[in-house]
Amino acid sequence: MAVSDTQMIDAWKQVLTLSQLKAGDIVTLLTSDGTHPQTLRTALVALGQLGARANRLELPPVNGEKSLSRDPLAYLGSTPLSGNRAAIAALKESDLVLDLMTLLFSPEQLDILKSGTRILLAVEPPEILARLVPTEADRARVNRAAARLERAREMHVTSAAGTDLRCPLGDYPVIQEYGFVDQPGRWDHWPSGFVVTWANEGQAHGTVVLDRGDILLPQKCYVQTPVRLTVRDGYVTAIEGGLDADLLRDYMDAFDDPESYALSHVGWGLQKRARWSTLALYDREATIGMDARAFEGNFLWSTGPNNEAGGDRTAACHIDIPMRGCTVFLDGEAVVRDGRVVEQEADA
Ligand SMILES: O=c1ccc(O)c[nH]1
Repeated sequence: MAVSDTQMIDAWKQVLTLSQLKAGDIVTLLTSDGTHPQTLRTALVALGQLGARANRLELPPVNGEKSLSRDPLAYLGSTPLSGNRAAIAALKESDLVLDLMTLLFSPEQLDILKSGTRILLAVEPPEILARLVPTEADRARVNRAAARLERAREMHVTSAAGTDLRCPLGDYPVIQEYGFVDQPGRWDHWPSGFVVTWANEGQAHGTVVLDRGDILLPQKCYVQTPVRLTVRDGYVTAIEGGLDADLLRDYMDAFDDPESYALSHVGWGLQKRARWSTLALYDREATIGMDARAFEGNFLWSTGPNNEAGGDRTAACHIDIPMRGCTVFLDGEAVVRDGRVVEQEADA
């Protein structure tokens, strides 16, 4: 059910305060056709009450005629900012950008962040935003996991269904997603609660077997029958199985881009308040599936772009694949065992 404007204004004030918003800060709200009116309306009230100076930049949607889905994460790389000097200048001059339309994985976003601007993505429906309002404890937990991942030189993932994937690490940074932007130049996504990094280019290898209940995004489906993906030299070279495999292959083949099959980010979920089962309760187009990406103990891996991590691959096709019941080893030490996070000392 819906949340009240009062609840959403309080949620925005918590996120903006955690994001170190100060009175007088210049904040630009990036909006487009898909922006949720209650999210926008309550953000403006919260910003006003916190003494910020709020601008609104409305941009037309793009890629609708190319994408096979209306999900804003289904077709990446080019955004309404591409080549839009005036819009980019406004965002670079802002202290904080509230992205209510989805810039994720866009080259322009990285350029804007380099100017010190903070960008917070928030496109889930208000009731999900309100349920998963970030906390300082979320940040601390993600931060501890990130420190562990930064030290790792290999991620090895296994599962009872047959997954056995090795990802040499170290060439790419670790990205922490805890739901607010408390540092200059930081991007984050509200809601979230997970860590990701990228395998060293061309080095990931092994097999991933999706089992019943594992999730495909943007398909927003729970896999019903096993899907076996072979990974060689950092690319998915085979997708075998039944109908789920055929549907995934058909979707990816439509982009006609070999870079679609590259491995993208790998990591795991840490958000106790996100649920694996939520996706079953939403219409496909009503959510982008952040509960699925963030639920505690998932192994979240993906295919396609690496420009978020400083790479030059802006593949339009991006598949996020949160899996249950995996064990994630970092240099031989389990950080997730059979789908449950191995508590680090301060997590208890
Ligand atoms: O927040 C996000 C959302 C999608 C994604 O692929 C990564 N992080």
